[in-house]
Amino acid sequence: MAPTAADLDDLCPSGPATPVAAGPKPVVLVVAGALVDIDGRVLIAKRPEGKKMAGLWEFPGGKVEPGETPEAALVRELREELGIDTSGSCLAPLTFASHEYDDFHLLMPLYVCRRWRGRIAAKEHSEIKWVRPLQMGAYPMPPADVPLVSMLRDLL
Ligand SMILES: Nc1nc2c([nH]c(=O)n2[C@H]2C[C@H](O)[C@@H](COP(=O)(O)OP(=O)(O)OP(=O)(O)O)O2)c(=O)[nH]1
Repeated sequence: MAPTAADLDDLCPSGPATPVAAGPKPVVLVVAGALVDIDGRVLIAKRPEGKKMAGLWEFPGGKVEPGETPEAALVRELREELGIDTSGSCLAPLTFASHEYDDFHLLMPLYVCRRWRGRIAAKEHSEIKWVRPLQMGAYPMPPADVPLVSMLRDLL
């Protein structure tokens, strides 16, 4: 059944809750990759002790450096974090997160990657896991990632 106007008001309220201007917070561009295996499972990685949001599960990726394209940044991050090689042409844009944290506004495109070379190893995370999108709810993730998981379920 199509949502009613009242449903939409609940989902997407008008009013001051959603800032239009970024305000004093910097917008930080972070790229993330959903690696998908032949069984349709997605790789998630646990943030290590000592980092913000330690213990939460995330998609591999990281900040885009000045002068880098998002795709080049993700190819670099996948090499550094997982020890695999891929190329920009193997990265398909899927969706993005736009999320207000206390000290910055995160803008995070999420790419799907189904082809890479090399053996995956956790080089910077404390653990990695292959999980089906339907089971991802069992793994606590940063708040920015929560809507991405629903989109992965719908789109993969
Ligand atoms: N890679 C990745 N980062 C995420 C996800 N969700 C999410 O909120 N983030 C946040 C966590 C970090 O604040 C930022 C990623 O930057 P980073 O990988 O350089 O993180 P970091 O904590 O090591 O960086 P730093 O601020 O300590 O330099 O984006 C996600 O799914 N994957």
